[in-house]
Amino acid sequence: MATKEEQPQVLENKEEPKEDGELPLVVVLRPKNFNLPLEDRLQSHFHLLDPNDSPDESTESFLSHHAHSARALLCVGLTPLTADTLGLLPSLELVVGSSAGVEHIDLHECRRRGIRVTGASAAFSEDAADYAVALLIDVLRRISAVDRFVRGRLWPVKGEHPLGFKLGGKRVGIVGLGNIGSQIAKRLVAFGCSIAYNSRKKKPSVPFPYYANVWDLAANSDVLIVCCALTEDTHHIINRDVMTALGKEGVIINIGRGPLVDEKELVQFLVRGEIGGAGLDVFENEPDVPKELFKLDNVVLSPHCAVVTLESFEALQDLVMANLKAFFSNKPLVSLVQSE
Ligand SMILES: O=CC(=O)O
Repeated sequence: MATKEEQPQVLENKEEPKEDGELPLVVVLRPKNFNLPLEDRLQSHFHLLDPNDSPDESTESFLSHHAHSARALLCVGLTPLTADTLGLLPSLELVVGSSAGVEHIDLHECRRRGIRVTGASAAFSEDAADYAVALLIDVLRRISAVDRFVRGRLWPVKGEHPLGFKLGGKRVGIVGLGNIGSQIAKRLVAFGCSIAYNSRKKKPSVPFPYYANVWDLAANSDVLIVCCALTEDTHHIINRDVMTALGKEGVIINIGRGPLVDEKELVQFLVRGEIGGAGLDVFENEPDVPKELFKLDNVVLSPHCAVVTLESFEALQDLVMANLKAFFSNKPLVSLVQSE
């Protein structure tokens, strides 16, 4: 996940809509059939160049013919933004991302070209953190499992529902203490958990114990919550050795990205009972979910929706507008992920 520490300071919208001819150009890259909820707001301030509006032309041809002078691009969702696509946009100076994770954007190429990139983790962090805690409580207290028990008419005649585990007192290791990880820590401290973390660097202002190595963090935790950015360094950061160190009672919650966890290994550990449970909002090959997990009551499965609330989407729209307006009026960007 992106590691911007600040909360967004959304600029007030005091500008009057301008005539289309004068509006700054903004390229929009979005999945086909994905309508932008903020299209009207954007259109009153920017001239949008959207390849999906020219279905007879390829994206490449559209960008080369119409977007040569565009200085800003809005990348919607997880649409890949590759060096080749960036190469079609010689005047580009800003990429506005609309997701917390920005691994789909070629950050190396952006850095090389001096293109600044903004992300959405500031708009999403509270909801993502709530969801991580919800998954953890669900795994420990078996809420989804007992819901199935009730719906299956197994209550009260056909046996006991499974015994859960207490959240308070658990040692929680957070992998990635950015915006989202910090919000998770804040919530779990209130539940009486102890927190430790791993991230690229120790954070001087953070009171929790730091482990430079995820294996050491796992060996000293009951729960691992994975919410770091997906990079070459963090791919499969939760591997077989880390799962072994976490141990038989250990729980893994992943709200980051599927490939942060070696999913094949995780499935084996869960099936063999070598780990206590898992709460998974993300998977290695979405939307495919390993079928072995469907029958495990100590596993909670979720369709990559940790950040999805009405409020977070409203905050995202404000953040996107604020970044674009700041850029075109030479003000500091609101949620910079990477500067030039
Ligand atoms: O997964 C969601 C996001 O990165 O915003």
